[in-house]
Amino acid sequence: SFLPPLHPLPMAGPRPVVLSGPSGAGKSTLLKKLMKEYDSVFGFSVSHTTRNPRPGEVNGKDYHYVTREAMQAGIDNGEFIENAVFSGNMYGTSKAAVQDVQAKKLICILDIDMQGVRNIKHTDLNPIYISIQPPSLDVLEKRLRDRKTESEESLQRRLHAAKVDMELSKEPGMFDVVIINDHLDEAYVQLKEALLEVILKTERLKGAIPDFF
Ligand SMILES: Nc1nc2c(ncn2[C@@H]2O[C@H](COP(=O)(O)OP(=O)(O)O)[C@@H](O)[C@H]2O)c(=O)[nH]1
Ligand SMILES: Nc1ncnc2c1ncn2[C@@H]1O[C@H](COP(=O)(O)OP(=O)(O)O)[C@@H](O)[C@H]1O
Repeated sequence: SFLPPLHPLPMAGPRPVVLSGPSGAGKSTLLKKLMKEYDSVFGFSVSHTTRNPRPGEVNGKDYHYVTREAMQAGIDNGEFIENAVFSGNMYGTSKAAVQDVQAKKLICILDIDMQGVRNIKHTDLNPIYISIQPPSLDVLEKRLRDRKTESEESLQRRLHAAKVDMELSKEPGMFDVVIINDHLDEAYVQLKEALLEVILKTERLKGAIPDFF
């Protein structure tokens, strides 16, 4: 005879989202718009970095700003899901960063570079992979210069990494969605379209079963 399971199957949590793409492609700009419109849906995975904070950046919100020694100790201690060196600085996603977001029942968004994408593919995180690309390298350079956050050396390193990123993002199977950020409003609509399913899923769950979240 049919017996129901003793425990209901756990509801599979919503898939996290990985945003990647060259420095200056517009990831932070798009992310901030998305988090503002859907603050009850998405939560940002706050990475650790050894780079200096830029004016306006907040420790614990944009990044956890740490020394190389502290970062290396955390890596050695197994506290990171992935870590990479980008433009001479260390960056990494801690297990706690992702758990903090998931504990709030929000969809976790990670802003990570191409090495991070490759490494996350070897974990069980199973995110949706989205690449934000600039219309061209020239436009990217102009945006990075206009942002006025980088030294000439840092800018050149980012442009070099951008060329590699732009090539790798074309590899079949690397990303689920590639968005060209030419006009910001159009890129934002495309990002929302790419995430429509997870947004609707979350909002439906919240509406149907208020106590679920
Ligand atoms: N692998 C990895 N990359 C990260 C992480 N956090 C940020 N990054 C990437 O590091 C690069 C540099 O980030 P940042 O210094 O904030 O410069 P920006 O992207 O130009 O604003 C970007 O490609 C980010 O996506 C992380 O935790 N892991
Ligand atoms: N579609 C766009 N058109 C023009 N400028 C943009 C556009 N998207 C972003 N920017 C600007 O380009 C710069 C880089 O964007 P940012 O979000 O910091 O990139 P990332 O986080 O990928 O490094 C910022 O100064 C931002 O205001």
